[in-house]
Amino acid sequence: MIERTIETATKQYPLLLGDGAVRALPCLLRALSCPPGTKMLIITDDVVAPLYLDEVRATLAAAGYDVYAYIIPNGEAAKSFDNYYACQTAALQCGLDRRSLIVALGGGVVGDLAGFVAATYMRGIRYIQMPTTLLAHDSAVGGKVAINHPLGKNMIGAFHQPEAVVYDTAFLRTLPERELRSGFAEVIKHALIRDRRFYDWLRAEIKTLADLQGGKLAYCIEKGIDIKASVVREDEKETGVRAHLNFGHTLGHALESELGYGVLTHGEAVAVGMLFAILVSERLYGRSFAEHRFAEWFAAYGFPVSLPDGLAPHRLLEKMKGDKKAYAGTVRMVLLREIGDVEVVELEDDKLLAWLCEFAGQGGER
Ligand SMILES: NC(=O)c1ccc[n+]([C@@H]2O[C@H](COP(=O)([O-])OP(=O)(O)OC[C@H]3O[C@@H](n4cnc5c(N)ncnc54)[C@H](O)[C@@H]3O)[C@@H](O)[C@H]2O)c1
Ligand SMILES: O=C(O)C(=O)C[C@@H](O)[C@H](O)[C@H](O)COP(=O)(O)O
Ligand SMILES: [Zn+2]
Repeated sequence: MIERTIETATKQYPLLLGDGAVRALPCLLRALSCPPGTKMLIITDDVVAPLYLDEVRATLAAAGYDVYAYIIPNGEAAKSFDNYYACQTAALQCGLDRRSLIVALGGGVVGDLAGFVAATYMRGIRYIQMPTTLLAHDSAVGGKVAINHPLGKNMIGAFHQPEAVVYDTAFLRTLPERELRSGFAEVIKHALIRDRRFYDWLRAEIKTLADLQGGKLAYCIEKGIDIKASVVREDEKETGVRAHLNFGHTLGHALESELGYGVLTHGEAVAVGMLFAILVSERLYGRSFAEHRFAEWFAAYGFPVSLPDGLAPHRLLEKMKGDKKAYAGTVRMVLLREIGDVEVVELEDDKLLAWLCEFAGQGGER
């Protein structure tokens, strides 16, 4: 079992990672001063529930906790106000009080939604992240919790750190290939923004998605978590370097909301967004990353490498102007100076529009 302490300005919490981590829950909860009888509401989705809810519920019940469950539909569209409200109703009906805990059992959708429920129920109660996707190596750490608005991704949310992250990697064995790919986009992101050696390792060792298993998968998760944790340690509430974790997300989030939540997975949208951010970096810095053949590399995993058909560049620009990093409607993107070195740059609308048109026209030549 791998153990980490996630440190932020407001909180420190343990992260347990490995096959069978769920079995450590009772011991961990006692260390967190949760006495038997504490009410726990597991929030999960309708794909994860039939696979893992019974095991988690039984583990908690055997340790003497008073366990309830609420199941949301799976998929990005479920990160909605309606489901947020339904979870709050469930918490009230189960009689959760300020000593109760919410357990987020699922991928980033469940983690973000359940975390936001916890952040706001009775003005904030404790919660635990139990990630079940590769992507959630990112979402379960760092305390960003949110729901989507039809006008923009993650627009309603909070910073609310969990009490613990319990990441049972045995749960990943049932993850569909598309979701493995989606999570791998955030692994690539972590390497590109902070770690040239890890990037070189990825290029050498993960040639296709089939390589993403066993020890190599475990290493990707561990490195991704360590990079994420180091950024969050420096800047919990995104007043500075935390924005680097948004590499690929300015266009990525615009694509997700413009296409309709769930059409692309989050990782697919971020992959396209990273390729666009690389194009902008090349144009702005007057340099080339051609030797890295990024589009070819991404395509080898099955990522989309160009804008989906039918999207108007000016509409994407409008969405990007509404991104949380933008100030007074000026787009701020995370750009790649070198592999492992990024910065946030303000960009003029007319240049961005021209680069979006160029990106739309080139159909994955990067
Ligand atoms: N808070 C953050 O810092 C942060 C970071 C990155 C991404 N996110 C958010 O995370 C979300 C994406 O998360 P995700 O990719 O995990 O999506 P997800 O939660 O929708 O899970 C993807 C799919 O896999 C299924 N699934 C989950 N675990 C499974 C398992 N073990 N076996 C089989 N199927 C399983 C789910 O039911 C779902 O259909 C997005 O909303 C994104 O904005 C948040
Ligand atoms: O933790 C962060 O900070 C990130 O930016 C991680 C991203 O991968 C994640 O998608 C996050 O939810 C984006 O945050 P947002 O503030 O741009 O909505
Ligand atoms: Zn992301």
